[in-house]
Amino acid sequence: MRSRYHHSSLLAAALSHNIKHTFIHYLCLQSDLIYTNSHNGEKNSHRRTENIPNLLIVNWTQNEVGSFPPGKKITIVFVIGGPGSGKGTQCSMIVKHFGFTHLSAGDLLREEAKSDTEQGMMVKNLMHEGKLVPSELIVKLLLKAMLQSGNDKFLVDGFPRNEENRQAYDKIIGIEPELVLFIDCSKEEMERRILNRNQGRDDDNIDTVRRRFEVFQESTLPVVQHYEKTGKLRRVDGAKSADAVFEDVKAIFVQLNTQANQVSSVSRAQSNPFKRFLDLFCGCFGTQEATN
Ligand SMILES: Nc1ncnc2c1ncn2[C@@H]1O[C@H](COP(=O)(O)OP(=O)(O)OP(=O)(O)O)[C@@H](O)[C@H]1O
Ligand SMILES: Nc1ccn([C@@H]2O[C@H](COP(=O)(O)O)[C@@H](O)[C@H]2O)c(=O)n1
Repeated sequence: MRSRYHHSSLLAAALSHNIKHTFIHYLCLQSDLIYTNSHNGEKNSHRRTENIPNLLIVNWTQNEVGSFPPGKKITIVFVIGGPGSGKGTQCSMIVKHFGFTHLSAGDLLREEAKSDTEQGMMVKNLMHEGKLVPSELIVKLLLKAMLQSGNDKFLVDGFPRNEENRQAYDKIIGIEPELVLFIDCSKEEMERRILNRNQGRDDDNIDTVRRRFEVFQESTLPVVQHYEKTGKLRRVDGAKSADAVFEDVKAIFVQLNTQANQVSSVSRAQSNPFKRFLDLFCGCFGTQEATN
């Protein structure tokens, strides 16, 4: 059993390491399992007791997961919505038409839950209870999957689920999403869909579904409001048929592609030295628009 002293010594060790490449996070625990993930890959976990504070230190080095090459343009779209709103269904359709890699936070965690480790067990228990898994773990799984895919366009399905997810993502990956697709659907319709899904998911039972709805209401809707304020949110009506929802989704992605093409043609033009010289030359004679 680790003590408070163990946590302080972990913190001290992390601080004496290269601070630039070390992430130290204090997380509120949502289960009674506490785990630490040390920079040398050692994983420890232990049950929470009165001796151990309600905090968790997760300590990773960037080397453990890797990072994107500097200057590489990465496109990220978050896809959020209540349980059963159709996120996975729409993501599969987006992938076929727009060449994104689909990363489902839930699927990555289901894989993690299969591993015969204490971390795997912790993830399995939290998912069974319909609770959220500590954010740093999910962000690390997402980053790993992104790097392994070799793609530069990602649909991140089921993320961010709460403010803590969002902040951990900002700290660790830090690439602003291009937009956030929100699939809006009534609770009654979502419940109907989940209970008819029949994919053998451990959390597709009425008790867990109710808990997942509560989490959505309490933790995910504030994230939706956040992105609404920043102008990134694109809301679609998820109650329609899957094909009809995709018509609305398609329009959003066509617009995203158009914007991306415009940006890349401007940056190509800006990196052309002859064009820059002409712009400067014309600018001197008050005909700045001449080369556009
Ligand atoms: N627009 C739709 N109309 C009717 N059924 C749908 C629609 N979209 C998805 N479904 C069905 O509803 C169920 C849930 O869909 P899906 O798995 O895509 O939801 P999700 O939002 O990814 O769920 P979760 O968050 O629980 O993983 C599936 O059985 C799917 O086939
Ligand atoms: N950001 C996330 C995403 C998911 N979870 C856990 O996984 C469960 C299933 O997620 P789906 O997206 O497949 O519905 C969810 O109920 C959570 O337990 C998470 O913790 N954080």
